[in-house]
Amino acid sequence: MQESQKRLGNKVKIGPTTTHRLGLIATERIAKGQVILSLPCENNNDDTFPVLTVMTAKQVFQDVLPDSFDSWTGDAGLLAMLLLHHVAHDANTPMPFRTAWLQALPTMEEMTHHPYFWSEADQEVLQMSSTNKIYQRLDDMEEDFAWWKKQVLDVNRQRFPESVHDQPCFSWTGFQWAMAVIQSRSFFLDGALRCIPLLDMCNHDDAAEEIQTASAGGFFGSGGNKNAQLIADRNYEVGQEVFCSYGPKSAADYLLEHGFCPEQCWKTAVSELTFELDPNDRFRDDKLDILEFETYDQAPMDPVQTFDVVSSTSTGTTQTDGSPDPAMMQFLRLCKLGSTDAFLLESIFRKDVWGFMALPVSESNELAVVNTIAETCQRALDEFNECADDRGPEVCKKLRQAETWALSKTIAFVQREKEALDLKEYYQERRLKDLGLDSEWSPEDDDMVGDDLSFGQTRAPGGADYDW
Ligand SMILES: C[S@@+](CC[C@H](N)C(=O)[O-])C[C@H]1O[C@@H](n2cnc3c(N)ncnc32)[C@H](O)[C@@H]1O
Repeated sequence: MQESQKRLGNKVKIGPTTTHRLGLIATERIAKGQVILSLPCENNNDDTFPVLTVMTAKQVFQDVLPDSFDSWTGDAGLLAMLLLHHVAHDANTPMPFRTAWLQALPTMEEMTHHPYFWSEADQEVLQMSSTNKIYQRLDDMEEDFAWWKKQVLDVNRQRFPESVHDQPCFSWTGFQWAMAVIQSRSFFLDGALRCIPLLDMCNHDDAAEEIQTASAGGFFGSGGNKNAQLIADRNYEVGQEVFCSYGPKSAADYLLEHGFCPEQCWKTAVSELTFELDPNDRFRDDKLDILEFETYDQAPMDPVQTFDVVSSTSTGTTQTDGSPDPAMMQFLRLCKLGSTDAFLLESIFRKDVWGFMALPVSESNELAVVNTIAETCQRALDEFNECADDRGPEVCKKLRQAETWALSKTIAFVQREKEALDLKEYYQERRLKDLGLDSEWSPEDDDMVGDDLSFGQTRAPGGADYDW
């Protein structure tokens, strides 16, 4: 690893830290704003620098994955399988950098702080302490692994060994390890998840800079390629640990992905609400059609959607009101659209209906929306209350408290909204305004009797054949 490090620049080396296991240590004075590391986002051509990307994973597994391959664990699952491929085969390949990097990764025993390796009892407490569900993640992993096992791994155990040097590899435990490794040390860069050796050794500090992308230059530079860069957020002296920030994530995401929660993430309480388009909705097909094809430039939307509800925990800020995500309101207005508002699902509105949902549709629709939000928040709160305070790891209690805050603020917000529903402007009113028909009508209004009207005819409100 040392030789490769020299080529990559000498500002840092990998070394033991007091933060967590290994980290990056300054080997020279680094000034604030300087580029500490600049590494390729993709594999270089001679294949010595093993950046783990989805593209590489698809190449490595192209003979065993169908074109239609889709999975619950998504990009992280593919990178995990690619990591296991390196574990299984790179020991036999003379690529010292890869071997050294693989050897520097945490072993299963060093990952016991990660929730995937908690006891079942502690996992159960975590499940009850957050709306971001660990069981969902474990189920997704189990389902994907079952598919890989049956379709790919068991078919060729020579290529996909269950263990290597007595360490689990292409087995369920090996996959769990690889998922935890990938999720805890990959960055979403240039539109994709990437695990970049060396950069993946950088520990988190709230004050530090997030890893950024920049046009490639220097050692790996070539036309159009991107590099991942670590920029110094402060001056570093020789021997000091340098840091990056893993970015703004909820406490639950930090715990489930990185196995720890930095201080910063407690300053904003985040909880998740999941809603589903009612399977028995009589307008379900129309609504599915809108979600799939008519959400403008957004990707097709699933009938099940999860949204964050967010509230600052520090007093004196303006963000403490728990106001819901506009995208959540838009989705829910569509889900609840019915009775006298159902005309908006007519085909003539098909191109516009998603846009209409960005604003209140009718008082009854808005009431259904705020009631649904309040009920969903309350259900989550009831589940938290079932968990005794002294059960499980301390971080679970902190999670329950933070999410309770976010959910309670949201309930308070929608309660206020509910009391002011009659003050909102709804679709019909907006439409009348657009058409200039919102003023009081009186027969004396000269301009209501146009030249093209015959004697005794007027354009009374409601009498026109407008395209509603
Ligand atoms: C990208 S790796 C960093 C290298 C890691 N220290 C190692 O030895 O492999 C990320 C993992 O390091 C740990 N970590 C990073 N920053 C931390 C911090 N500020 N406090 C506690 N653990 C941290 C977490 O376990 C996290 O999942």
